[in-house]
Amino acid sequence: MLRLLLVCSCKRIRQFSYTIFSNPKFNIFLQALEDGLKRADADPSVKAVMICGENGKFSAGADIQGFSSPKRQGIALGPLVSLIERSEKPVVAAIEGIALGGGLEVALGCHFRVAHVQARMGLPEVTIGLLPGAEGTQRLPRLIGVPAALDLITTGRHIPATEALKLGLVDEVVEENTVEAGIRLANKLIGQPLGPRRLSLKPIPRLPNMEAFLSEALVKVKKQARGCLAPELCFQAVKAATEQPFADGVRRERELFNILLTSGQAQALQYAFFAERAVQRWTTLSGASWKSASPQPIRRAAVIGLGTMGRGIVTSLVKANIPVVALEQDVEYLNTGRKAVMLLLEREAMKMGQDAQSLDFHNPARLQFTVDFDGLRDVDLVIEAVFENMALKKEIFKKLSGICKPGAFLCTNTSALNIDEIASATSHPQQVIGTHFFSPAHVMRLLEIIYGRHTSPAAIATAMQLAKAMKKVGVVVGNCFGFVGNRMMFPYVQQAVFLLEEGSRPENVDQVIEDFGFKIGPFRMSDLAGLDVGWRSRKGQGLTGASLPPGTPARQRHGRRYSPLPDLLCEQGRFGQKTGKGWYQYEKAGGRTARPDPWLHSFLSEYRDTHQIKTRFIDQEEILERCLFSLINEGFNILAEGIASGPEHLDVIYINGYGWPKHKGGPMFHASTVGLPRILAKLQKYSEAHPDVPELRPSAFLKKLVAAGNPPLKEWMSCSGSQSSKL
Ligand SMILES: CC(C)(COP(=O)(O)OP(=O)(O)OC[C@H]1O[C@@H](n2cnc3c(N)ncnc32)[C@H](O)[C@@H]1OP(=O)(O)O)[C@@H](O)C(=O)NCCC(=O)NCCSC(=O)C[C@@H](O)CCCCCCCCCCCCC(=O)O
Repeated sequence: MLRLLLVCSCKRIRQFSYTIFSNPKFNIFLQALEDGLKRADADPSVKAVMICGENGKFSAGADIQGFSSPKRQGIALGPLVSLIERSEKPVVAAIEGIALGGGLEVALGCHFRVAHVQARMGLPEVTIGLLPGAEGTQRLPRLIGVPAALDLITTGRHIPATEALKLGLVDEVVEENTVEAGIRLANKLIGQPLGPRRLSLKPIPRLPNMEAFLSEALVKVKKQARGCLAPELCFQAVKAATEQPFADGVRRERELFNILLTSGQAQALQYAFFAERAVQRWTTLSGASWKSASPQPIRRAAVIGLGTMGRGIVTSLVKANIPVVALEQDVEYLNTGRKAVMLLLEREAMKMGQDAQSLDFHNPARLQFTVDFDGLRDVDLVIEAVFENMALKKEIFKKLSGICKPGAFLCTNTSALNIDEIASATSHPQQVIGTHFFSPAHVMRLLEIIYGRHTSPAAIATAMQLAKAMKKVGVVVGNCFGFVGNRMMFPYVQQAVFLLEEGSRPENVDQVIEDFGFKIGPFRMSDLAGLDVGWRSRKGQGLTGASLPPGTPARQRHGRRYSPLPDLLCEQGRFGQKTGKGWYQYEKAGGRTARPDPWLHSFLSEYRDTHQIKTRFIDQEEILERCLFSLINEGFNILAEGIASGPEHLDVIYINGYGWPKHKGGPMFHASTVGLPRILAKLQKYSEAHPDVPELRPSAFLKKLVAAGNPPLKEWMSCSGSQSSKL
């Protein structure tokens, strides 16, 4: 909520409170602000005006919900910002907490800006598919120059007050009461000329090589955007500021804003914004929920296993200021792990600059390494991150059960294994919970939190709290093989491999998926992760290797289609990047640049000849639909079984853990935009063509939704009715 303070000559303050962005819905009551400004102008006893927030917050900008409302109206914030700027009396913005989006644009209309040292500012519109639409793209470059303005507007990043001061975005940063500091400043300014403080009148600070700078910046923006429209249109709006007078630039800003507003991408990104917040309000099938469960404090945590995942998890905990005990099975592994963790933390400290002191990771009270399970006696939470092997995990949990205090939470970092079976090895299964981190664990935002049959609500609430402390997004899901993320990934990867059998090449499939907006296609991903990981798992499941019964048909398992292609590559020692060869070839073992491999092309031809598969041309539409619709289909099964409590959960998981393009809102949101009847019809078609692939058979829940008239996504779960749970 913004307030207007009118500062009088006698230095007494008459205070009027006008709401322009009301909490909690951020509706804009522009009229009140306009009236207040006019009143201030007309009243000779008012010498200056100050705009500030309430409850320690300046403003989070316009109501995002309003942009997708059917009753959406043009929000006349820009003209109001101009009105502020034209005021004959000095207007000061006193910024506490946050000044984001339209909130910062209001501050840019003011003649002076004072900010509290802990305040954060930014123009995050790009992250919700828009651009700053209240003249911010025209004022900001005039104030802080084109390079800094482009950076803030095209990335949407929030900056601290100290950085804002360096950039010249604010005039003063204070540690004491910001409103009082603002009033002091306003009093000093009374009578001073305001012309130089009106940003719309200022010329754009010139660069010696503006044209070259802009072309390079555009290339960078496009590369990072990967198909998302908003960053490029933000760029175009700032470019207009460098080429046109202020009023024309504002017209261009409005045109571009409208293109974005109606682009579909803005709706997807705004959906993703609210979905991320919706998943914080978790529920379970048995009725436990965030409302009644209390998280327990984690004063000290332990991590077992310092492989790739364990190292990243330790780093995340240290960064979250949680003291950690890191445990390995022997001194040799411990020393290797310690070195790797220290390297990661040094790198993180470099990135953090001055704030790095708070990590204090050389202090044994903050980070301790041990091979002795006794060191885990007093920890509040343990995260086991050993090899993906049920017997080993159960052995560790049995040990933990005897050593840790009864209230300690026991988390397992598994990507697929049964949480209940792991919990059965302990005497307090209510404390056991799955925490599925994504690699690299100190970078990836997703934490899939899996509750088992006995997991207590307090354990779920604590894991969610831990995710927040580690600046991750926690998503609570039920227990099934692969949970949500990997379970949906399986049919997608399976289709990708079947497409190779039928005539595609890895680079064709990857290109289609990457053009859709994924960071990386399934084959490049598989080479990066290592083909041996899946091979080991398939051998464990008896799908390949020595335990396969003699006489098993090469391309069939349990009556379903199976492709031995990935197994055959592994048998040739082609494990992906680590061996320099996989679905692609690399410059060397450990190389990163994937090149199409003629060897693989002939290998695929020979394979098709051996199995009498007629090579056919497969178009982009079929590649995309078979990969994505099979993944989405599994999503509907997951929803029907109650493994996730809503489609938002699946979308948040896919955006934050699997590289799904955020501007396409996640797989289930995408399904809703494609239309469920179309998805159903396509699945039916592909399923008829491939009757031995159950993953292409349309989910009963998808059929039900289509029969119910293709309701909007937010109504899907009310149609799920009494679908039985497999939990
Ligand atoms: C603010 C935050 C940093 C706070 O983070 P924190 O972690 O503390 O809390 P939460 O994120 O959980 O948030 C709490 C709660 O609040 C909700 N919320 C927060 N911000 C908003 C918001 N801006 N709108 C709506 N709701 C908001 C959040 O959902 C939570 O709710 P819950 O129910 O879950 O508890 C963080 O929240 C944050 O980063 N917020 C977003 C900030 C942001 O993106 N701001 C920019 C908004 S867009 C904007 O300001 C646009 C401006 O440029 C003005 C544009 C003017 C347009 C004029 C154009 C003219 C042409 C129009 C033509 C129309 C034609 C037609 O009619 O069709």
